[in-house]
Amino acid sequence: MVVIKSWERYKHHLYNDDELGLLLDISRMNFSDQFFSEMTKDMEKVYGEMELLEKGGLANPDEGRMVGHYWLRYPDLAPSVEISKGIQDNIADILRFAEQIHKGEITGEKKQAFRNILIIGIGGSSLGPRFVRSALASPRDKMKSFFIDNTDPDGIDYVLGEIGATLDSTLCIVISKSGGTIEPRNGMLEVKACYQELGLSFAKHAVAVTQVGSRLAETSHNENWLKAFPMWDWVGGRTSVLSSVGLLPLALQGMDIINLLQGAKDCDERTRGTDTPRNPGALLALMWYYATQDQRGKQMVVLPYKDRLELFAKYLQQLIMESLGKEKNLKGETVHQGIAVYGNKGSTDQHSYLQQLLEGPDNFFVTFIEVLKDREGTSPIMAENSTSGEYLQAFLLGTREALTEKRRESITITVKEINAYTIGVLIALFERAVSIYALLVGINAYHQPAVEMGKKVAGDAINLKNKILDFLKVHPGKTFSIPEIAQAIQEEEHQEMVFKILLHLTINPEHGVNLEQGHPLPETRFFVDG
Ligand SMILES: O=P(O)(O)OC[C@H]1O[C@H](O)[C@H](O)[C@@H](O)[C@@H]1O
Repeated sequence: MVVIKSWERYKHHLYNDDELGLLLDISRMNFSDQFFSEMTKDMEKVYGEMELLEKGGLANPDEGRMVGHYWLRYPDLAPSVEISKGIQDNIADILRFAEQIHKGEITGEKKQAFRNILIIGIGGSSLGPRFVRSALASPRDKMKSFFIDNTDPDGIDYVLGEIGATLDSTLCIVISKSGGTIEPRNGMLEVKACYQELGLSFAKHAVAVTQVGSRLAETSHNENWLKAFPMWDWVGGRTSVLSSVGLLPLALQGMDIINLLQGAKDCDERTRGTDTPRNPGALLALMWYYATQDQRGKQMVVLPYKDRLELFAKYLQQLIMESLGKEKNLKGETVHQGIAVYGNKGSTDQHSYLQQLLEGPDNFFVTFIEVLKDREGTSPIMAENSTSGEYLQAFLLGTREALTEKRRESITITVKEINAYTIGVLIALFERAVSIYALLVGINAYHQPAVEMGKKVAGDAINLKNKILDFLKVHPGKTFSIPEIAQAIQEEEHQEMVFKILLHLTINPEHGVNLEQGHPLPETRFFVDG
């Protein structure tokens, strides 16, 4: 297959919007001249369905929920006055709270001003604020931000070590839509213990972002935390960055959340349009559809040539893979849909996996993200009459050409510069593409039924570990093999899991489990100290 590349094709298909500061070039995707006309009927249907979704239809039927992230930046669009007022009040509340924190009107227990924020959350309750923070951070930020997004003890220690003695001037934001996710619950309890060790009240340094009525809401209320900000059931975790989840930490860091929202709102306005060549969200979704139709299984490699956008690939990975990776379509048929997303940043990637992209299997399409403005101010000339930024662009252009030469397809998104507005545009652009693509392939993009499976097995493993401990503790000092333990606790079918749990228990000191090393290793015998 030859990738068609020509100046005429480029001009013909280029989407350009000065106000959004956005260009979208799809000309290096190999779709045929008839592709858009062939898709007209499908797209008409999609536009109708998107209208219903935005009006508050139950677009997430399995969970019986509306899909309202588009209202977050355009509250008047919401289906009820109550919802639109709730969104507006929340933004005002966030701005007021941030101002009070910045002015030192709300302080920690020792009356010192808050200097840091520690965000405790996972998945959609972490990736959005982390991505936007890294895109917009500057030395002028009003607060320094830290993130705990796992239940890894060493990871938690590392972050707490970085915060060090400034824990007393650290505001903890515990974010969990459901309010019951294990990882942030553990992060919160670990951090709480640290405050207690310093003789400080965690509650006087904590705010919650969660749904009304959740376990976290209850805890924050019962313990009298500084404040709780709402999450709504009509906003999914992976599309929550423009709700309290992202807006609160970003406002506290002093970022321009109003322009972030404005960028998303303006992008939504364009991507709501039904004239496909003038709708960048539709163009993007159609390219994904073209690349993956007939289950061609193409992966999306996201290559932003900008350090500040390095986390964008990770952010998009959740947005796209959790939304589109589905076993069943809306009719209940087995379809195994999904687009695998990975990426890092250019030109770094040129020195790692580009080799495979050029010569390995042709099972992907690249999405380049180009930023025209290099930096604030003027750049020095480095070599060959060129600045570092000119080299960065040269690497992007070179890689793009090389891919085309090797008949590998690519999309190029260009933004004029990185600021709150363009980040809002990019977020909204991909959210819309996800919604449209999901409608094209007939799946529910707003639920994640399979994620629950891993959580259930994790719960089973904790129960199994406690059964093992209970058994060993009844026989202190006595050694047991894996089959003996498994049989005694009636878990014969889980011997491998019993073995793995015991290996972990012996390395860590908490439960006093020891071993007599066997050869080979699975013949090891285990005991608790007598
Ligand atoms: O915000 P939470 O309810 O704690 O959820 C955090 C994350 O965990 C879940 O497993 C979901 O798959 C994600 O979509 C979600 O963003």
